[in-house]
Amino acid sequence: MSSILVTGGAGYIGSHVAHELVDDGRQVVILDNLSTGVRENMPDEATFVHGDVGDYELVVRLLAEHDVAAVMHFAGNIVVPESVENPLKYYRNNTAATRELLSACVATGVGQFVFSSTAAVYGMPSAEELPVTEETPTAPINPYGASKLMTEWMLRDVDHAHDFRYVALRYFNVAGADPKGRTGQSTPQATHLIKVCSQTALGMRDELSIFGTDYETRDGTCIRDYIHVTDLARVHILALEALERGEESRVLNCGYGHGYTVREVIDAVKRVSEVDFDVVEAPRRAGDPPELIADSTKLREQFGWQPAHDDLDEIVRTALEWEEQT
Ligand SMILES: NC(=O)c1ccc[n+]([C@@H]2O[C@H](COP(=O)([O-])OP(=O)(O)OC[C@H]3O[C@@H](n4cnc5c(N)ncnc54)[C@H](O)[C@@H]3O)[C@@H](O)[C@H]2O)c1
Ligand SMILES: O=c1ccn([C@@H]2O[C@H](COP(=O)(O)OP(=O)(O)O[C@H]3O[C@H](CO)[C@@H](O)[C@H](O)[C@H]3O)[C@@H](O)[C@H]2O)c(=O)[nH]1
Repeated sequence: MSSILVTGGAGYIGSHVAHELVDDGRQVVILDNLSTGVRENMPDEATFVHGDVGDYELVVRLLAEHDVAAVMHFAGNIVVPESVENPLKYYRNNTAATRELLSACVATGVGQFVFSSTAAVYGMPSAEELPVTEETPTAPINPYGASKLMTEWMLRDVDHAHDFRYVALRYFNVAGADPKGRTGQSTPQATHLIKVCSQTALGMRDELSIFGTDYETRDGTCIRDYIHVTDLARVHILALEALERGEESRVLNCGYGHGYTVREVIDAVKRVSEVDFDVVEAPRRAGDPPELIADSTKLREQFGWQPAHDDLDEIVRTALEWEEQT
């Protein structure tokens, strides 16, 4: 039986997809350098290889030894402010390392690839551009977004030149945890709002800062399209199946198409946790667009995707449950 290579499978989203693939009866090989990933979050059934996606020789060997038919590429660095301070880390680990991985795929004839892209490729869309479609101009405003957009360009060009097809998934704000409690967001210094709120509700942080209360939104705070990680994991299975059917390459937004303000998220975490934690109003965080909402029509129409967890309280509940058990 051929296998699926999941890079970054010890990380937050990759581990959810790895569990989903195993549930689906797939043979899974995980390549992860454990820089932010957690060993325990991977499914026991997967083969784990401790290594780097930028290690061309290792990846070539791995693709051949495990008869890899498709790659799902999650590995990378994801902290936007860090990318501003240390851009070359992001161009190396996101862009250059992916170049090596793609090179290994071309050398071994692995022609199916699912890539974790991001809404950060859109930068600061104007109010008229919302919700953003895949045709909204890409204009990243930080090295993180640029490093991912450059990878999308590599994928496009490799598709043109070789027997290679891909699905690039532009995730919006991923949140929540596996409802079965097998994995969740484990990065200790995570900056994501729902993770930070959950930790504050559970007394692991003293207070929560709202970054900016003077945006032109319904309550002055930023609006984001939060997608439950389990719904996102399902998209990856659908993408893989499309590639297996021989369908063409594509880029797809992954979000629900509606959003919540920071204050609405805080209210949900207080409601679900029944803890009235301290909140302070802080200045705007550099580089935050006021509103980011996905137009996910293509995803729904092309893959028949139907979210099963489109509910803020459920997202928050699973995030809290994960935080409590770790
Ligand atoms: N979390 C989000 O909201 C979000 C939003 C948009 C896009 N994404 C993208 O999704 C992907 C996964 O993000 P995540 O939230 O699961 O992050 P994460 O940090 O939890 O997972 C990344 C994983 O990749 C591994 N890794 C990093 N560099 C590696 C390398 N060179 N070789 C091998 N392994 C390496 C890490 O150890 C970790 O296990 C990333 O590519 C990210 O850009 C995430
Ligand atoms: O302690 C906090 C943390 C966040 N926020 C705000 O909450 C919103 C969401 O922030 P965050 O959870 O950090 O997500 P984003 O900055 O929107 O970025 C996420 O979503 C992007 C896609 O939209 C991904 O590319 C990034 O990797 C991922 O971090 C923003 O308005 C933040 O200013 C706060 O007010 N206080």
